[in-house]
Amino acid sequence: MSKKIAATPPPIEANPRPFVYRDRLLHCDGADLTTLAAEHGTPLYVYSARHISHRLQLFKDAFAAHPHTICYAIKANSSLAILRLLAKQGAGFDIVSGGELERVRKAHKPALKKVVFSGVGKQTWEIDAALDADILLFNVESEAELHLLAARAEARSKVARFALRVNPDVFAETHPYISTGLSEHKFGIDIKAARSIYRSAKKMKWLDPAGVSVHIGSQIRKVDPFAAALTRVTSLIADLRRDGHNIRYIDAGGGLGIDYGTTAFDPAKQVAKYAAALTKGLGTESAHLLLEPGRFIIAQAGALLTRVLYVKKNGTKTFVITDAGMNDLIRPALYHAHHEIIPIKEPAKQPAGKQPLPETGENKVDVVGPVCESGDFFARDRVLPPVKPNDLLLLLDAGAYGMSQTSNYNSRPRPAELLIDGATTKLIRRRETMRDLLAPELL
Ligand SMILES: Cc1ncc(COP(=O)(O)O)c(C=O)c1O
Ligand SMILES: N[C@@H](CCCC[NH3+])C(=O)O
Repeated sequence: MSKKIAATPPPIEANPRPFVYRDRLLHCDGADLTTLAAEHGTPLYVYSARHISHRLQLFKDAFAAHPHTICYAIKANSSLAILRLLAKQGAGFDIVSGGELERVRKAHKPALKKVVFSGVGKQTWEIDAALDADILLFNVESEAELHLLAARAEARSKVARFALRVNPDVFAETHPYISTGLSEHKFGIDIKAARSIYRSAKKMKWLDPAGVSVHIGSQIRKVDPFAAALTRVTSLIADLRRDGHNIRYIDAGGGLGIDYGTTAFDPAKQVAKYAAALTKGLGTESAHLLLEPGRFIIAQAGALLTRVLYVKKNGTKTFVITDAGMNDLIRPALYHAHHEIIPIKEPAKQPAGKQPLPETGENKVDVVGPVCESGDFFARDRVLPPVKPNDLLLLLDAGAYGMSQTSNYNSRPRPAELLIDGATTKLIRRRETMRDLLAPELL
């Protein structure tokens, strides 16, 4: 289902997000969000195709000097329409499950050739499916997995290209739940042990040691840890090449962060800094570079639209209760993540020195969902303009790890997703119904 939009959006460089006020109402690339909420209901995810493509292009431009493939990390947002959009612009994919492999197959089959497969717990059927699909590279995370890969490749008389995902023991400043590059983390293989594992892999006929991979975590804003990790990887690659391995790929992983706040953020500068750091880490070692960005591509292109159900006071607190809950966007509950929340109607400018807040009556509010947990919040003690029931709010930067981390907790149906693509609005996923909710149960 798609619909034409009349208005033209402002130039993309003006705002790292596609959401702007026009005639005092919020728009996404020319589409008015009030109308979209009325037509499609809330909660509703809205994405801008233009902004997604723009971010991919920024990555391509920043790495133009290196032979590279951008393998978008599907886990950030696995909507088929978004995968198709990226694949048509040349992207490959980083997958972590058989399910994500099937998504690539369904979205754009030729892109299977540009798939890298990461993850510490690959199962036999997933390895088999990836071998049959002839993916580009297995990022192997343990010796046991390497042996399983060798056995499955042999059973199919098929060569498996692999990279060991090494754990470089590099600290990346981010939330502890999404930091992955320290030796205490479950990810990868100790970089010191890698050389001897490559040596033994050389004896296995159906394995092709084609690369080395690393991924140190997510939402990393400073680029030095990326350079440090890659320096360790390239020193290993020099050793491996001396040992006679034909290493053609360096997979530098993903993890480049964005600004979830309101400080000036220039994505082009950020990715250029990132590219410079990786180039520094590469030194004189060259190989085809694989990059696995997720959040940087999709986070700011998307937002979650929700309607206020109730405003109430408990003690000194004022609660704004929305129709979206932690099952629709879990990042604040899980990581205490900050998402800007803006009203769909542009707040009237308050006269200096006055604070008329008739609806909420308080400057600071907690924005919470309907789920039966106190952890079900989107913001605590947040200063918001006056808010009343039926108002619409937009939770910004929810394009990454938003929809892909939704659940049916409290038996709540998952929201719909809209893609604003040029002059059209496309419903890319319909809202779940009660029938969808009950479908898998065998009674
Ligand atoms: C192996 C791997 N690659 C890529 C990514 C994407 O990370 P981000 O969305 O931070 O770019 C992740 C998630 O952290 C990951 O685990
Ligand atoms: N889910 C996390 C990112 C996880 C990255 C996965 N490797 C977030 O919302 O920030």
